[in-house]
Amino acid sequence: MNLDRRLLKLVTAQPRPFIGSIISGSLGGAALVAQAWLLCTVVTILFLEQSDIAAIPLYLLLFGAVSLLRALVSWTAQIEANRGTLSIKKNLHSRLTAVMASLGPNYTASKQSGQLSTTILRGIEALDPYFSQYIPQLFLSLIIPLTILAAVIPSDPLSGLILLGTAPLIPLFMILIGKAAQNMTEKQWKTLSRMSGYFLDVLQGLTTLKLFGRSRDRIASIEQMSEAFRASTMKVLKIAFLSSLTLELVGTIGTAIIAVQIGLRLLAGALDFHTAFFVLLLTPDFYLPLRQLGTKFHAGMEGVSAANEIFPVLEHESESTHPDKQTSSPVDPFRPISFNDVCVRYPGRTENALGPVSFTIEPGTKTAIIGQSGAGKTTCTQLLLRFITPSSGNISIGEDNLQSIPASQWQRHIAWVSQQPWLFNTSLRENLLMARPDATREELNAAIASSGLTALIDALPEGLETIIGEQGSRMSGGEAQRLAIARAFIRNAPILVLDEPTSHTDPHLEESLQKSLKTLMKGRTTIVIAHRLNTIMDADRIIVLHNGTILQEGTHEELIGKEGYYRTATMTARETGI
Ligand SMILES: Nc1ncnc2c1ncn2[C@@H]1O[C@H](COP(=O)(O)OP(=O)(O)OP(=O)(O)O)[C@@H](O)[C@H]1O
Repeated sequence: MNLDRRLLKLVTAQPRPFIGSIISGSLGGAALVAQAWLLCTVVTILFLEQSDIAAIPLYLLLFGAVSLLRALVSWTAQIEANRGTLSIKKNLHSRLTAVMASLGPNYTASKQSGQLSTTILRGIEALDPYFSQYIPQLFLSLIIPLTILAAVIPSDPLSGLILLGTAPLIPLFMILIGKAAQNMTEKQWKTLSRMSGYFLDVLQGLTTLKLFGRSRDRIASIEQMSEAFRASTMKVLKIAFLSSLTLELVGTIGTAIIAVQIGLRLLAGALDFHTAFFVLLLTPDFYLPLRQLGTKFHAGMEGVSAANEIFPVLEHESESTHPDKQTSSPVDPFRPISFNDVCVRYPGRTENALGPVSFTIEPGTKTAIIGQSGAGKTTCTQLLLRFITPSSGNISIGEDNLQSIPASQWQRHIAWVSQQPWLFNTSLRENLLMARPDATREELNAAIASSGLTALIDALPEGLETIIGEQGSRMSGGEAQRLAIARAFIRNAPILVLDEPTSHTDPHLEESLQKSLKTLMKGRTTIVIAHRLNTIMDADRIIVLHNGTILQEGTHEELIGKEGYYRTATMTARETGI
């Protein structure tokens, strides 16, 4: 019956609007019975008992009042259901975004972005008809037939028995059809998610696809996926139509049986006109809510399929925040940061990406981490940024375990400049202020000057208000790097993590960026992933990583004096000029 325990829990967490909706719907059921009774009475008086004709205006007045009440309660029922649904959607939306924000980029990177956005946006939207229509209808399809039965059985037990005997056929068919349809709805949902992910992937990689001449292949794959989606949607729709047809059939046959037996008994004089008309009027309304439930059955299935996508993401809620284990007292970031036997093993990997490693970063110093590709450098910075957690061992700041500090509180003390800074499709000003929205105009201007962006901004007709395009598409690589450095100046955090931002730039630009970075690093604890060895000679400590473990560590002078990776790499760099 598409009753998902996880979804029902959302209803019971804020039951008031739904209870309001169900009470209003039940009042509507009672009003329906009263309407039928009044109508029958008026018709009976008009045609058969004209001696009571004086009472007709009163009955008509009552009929009008009951009709008004019925309209009012159905409107209230819908409003209340919508209110409850909106609040559930809002709650789910913020829970999902909070989970993703707190699990960080490592979680979102492990999923297809299109798939995630389908889960968040379409998934939550799919729950709208589930809560606003399916759930209230489910209750109404129980309450209204019971109310009608309660009115019919005392007047005409035989008709009551027929109604009672045919009604369960509708939910029975619904369950049987629903079992077959659920798998198909889930398949349809998965195809849509996959298609969204694939489509976004193609859009983002369009330049690469064009250059490799592969865009047509991808378009063909999208067409294939769309076709698969069309086919699975048609299957679901076929089942939905089949279920509607079956339910209509049961309703129609039930109504016909009642009509025939009432007609025969009326002709034989075994039933009075008022009762016969009353039962006949109520019979279609007896089946109506059950038939309506059939038409909303698809909404119910979609809701359960959406829940199957949404709840696995929400399961991470408990991992993303540990309020009980975390202290929220202010953190002093200007203390030694120690990696103590830290190991990291990514899910699905058999080997550690890092560790065990132990080292200490003294406050106010510059630590460079170098090593071949895949050595574990980025993993170290991800740990520091609290995007991932050690599989074993721990990182401490002074006396405190880093894990005991809420991630958001810790991240406030860090500025991060990566090789490919993420720029948003908004103005330059907004992109800069993302680092610290309350930065003053003077701080903003100083950051722009220190990162060498003044000339660029002065040359733009709209200056800081210029929209820079998706992922900064209207900026050059060097300008994007400057913007990232300017953000770090604005952030003004005591800890600076640099995934060497100048490694892919030309020597002239590199020199200029290095100058800005030097100013930025002053007085801060800096951890830099270095790709060009000439930029780290002045580091207080150089850590050489190899296959996740520390191969060498020391200052440039210490390391250059010893045989090993650092000396060989430095010599090669000098020879090749890299
Ligand atoms: N999210 C992830 N899931 C699974 N494995 C990962 C993930 N991120 C990194 N790895 C693996 O962990 C190891 C270390 O990766 P890491 O990115 O830390 O290396 P790196 O030294 O920064 O490399 P590079 O210089 O090429 O950026 C690699 O073998 C990599 O394949």
